[in-house]
Amino acid sequence: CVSFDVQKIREDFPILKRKVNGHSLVYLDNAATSQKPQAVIDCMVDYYSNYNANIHRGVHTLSQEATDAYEVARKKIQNHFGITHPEEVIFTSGTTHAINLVANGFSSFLKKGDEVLVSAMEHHSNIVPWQMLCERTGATLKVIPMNETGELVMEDFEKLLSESTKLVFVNHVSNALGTINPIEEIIIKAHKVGAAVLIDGAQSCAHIKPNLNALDVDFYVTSAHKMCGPTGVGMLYGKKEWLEKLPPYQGGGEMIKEVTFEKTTYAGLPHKFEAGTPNIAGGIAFGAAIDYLNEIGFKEITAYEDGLLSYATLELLKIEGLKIYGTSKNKTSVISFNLDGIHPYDVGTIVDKLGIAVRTGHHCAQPIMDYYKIPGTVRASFSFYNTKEEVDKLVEAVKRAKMMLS
Ligand SMILES: Cc1ncc(COP(=O)(O)O)c(CN[C@@H]2CONC2=O)c1O
Repeated sequence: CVSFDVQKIREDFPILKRKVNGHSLVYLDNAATSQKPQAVIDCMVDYYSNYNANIHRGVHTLSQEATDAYEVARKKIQNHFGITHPEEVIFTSGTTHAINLVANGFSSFLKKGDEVLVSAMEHHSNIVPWQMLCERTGATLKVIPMNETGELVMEDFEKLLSESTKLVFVNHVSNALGTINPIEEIIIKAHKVGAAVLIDGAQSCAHIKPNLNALDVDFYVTSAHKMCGPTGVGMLYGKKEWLEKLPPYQGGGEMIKEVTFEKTTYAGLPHKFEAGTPNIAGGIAFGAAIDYLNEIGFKEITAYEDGLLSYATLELLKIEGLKIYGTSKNKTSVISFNLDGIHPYDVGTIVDKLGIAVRTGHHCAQPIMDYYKIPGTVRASFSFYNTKEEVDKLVEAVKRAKMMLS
């Protein structure tokens, strides 16, 4: 896109000037965490330099300024995701925390005979908490299968749905394959049998701007660090009627109305789920990251990343013996691949010598690796600040790894 000047955008990311092993850094591990623009870094420095204070209960000026900034960030998150009420935005430490909060909350709702559906392509953070829930309640975990392309088998999803289905949880985008799942269809069909739906948006939110109200989803979770924000902060969106039903996840300060040794009453939303001193700087900087991405524009980001994905796919497939896992037409800029007969770890180690950062392994999605019967993959994940020249460097490095390791 003409309006998309990637060289100008790269100037916003100080880390991209780094050298690694004597080469310019080529950062292609964005699915693990994204890099941070100066505006986000400055936002955190500004907070700690000029108005650091604890929030919500202070009467002094600094505390008021910090509280206002934190609640402005909550409103930015609300507006960005098309959420109706600010109290439906719960600050968490990230996606994993958010999912555990909801899974814990359902402990009092599920019983033996109830069923929960998980997709075959989930991150461990969206599998293990639900297994723990089933162990606690006697509910049964069922798996929506995937196919060779790395897409969910929707016919099987429909067959798995029944009156016993109480919960469905699926990622919006697979962090290992890049597949964008048909969450609109999943939500509609799950609601038809009365099941609630949690969508794991950790991998999608850097590339897609979902409207959660329009989606009619019950819960949507994400982390700031994968969308140019800091680590240690994320969000749980929950429909108000659900959040009012769920019991608190952690007890402590902030989440109470009144404490006596006889009985404690809890605060209303969102504070019922926000016990203790939060990551104040991180929450404010999450808002700054949202501003930054919206200034560039998600249409521009998606179009540019789709271009990089197509180019990288084409160029990598020219390498004989290279197989890509996750070949859906509907995917974001993540490419998982292997070289025939070569362990992904060895490929990752060699390309790192050339300054190229990719992730190797199971990407916390071991069931996907089991499906393909592989130990793991090399995963290159692109962001809007990567370039075609960087793709070329990756391709050359993979060719060199193949030569050295074959
Ligand atoms: C789809 C998905 N769900 C949940 C998580 C967990 O998020 P937090 O770690 O922020 O709680 C991740 C993290 N993605 C991992 C992080 O490292 N590499 C990845 O692909 C993810 O990609």
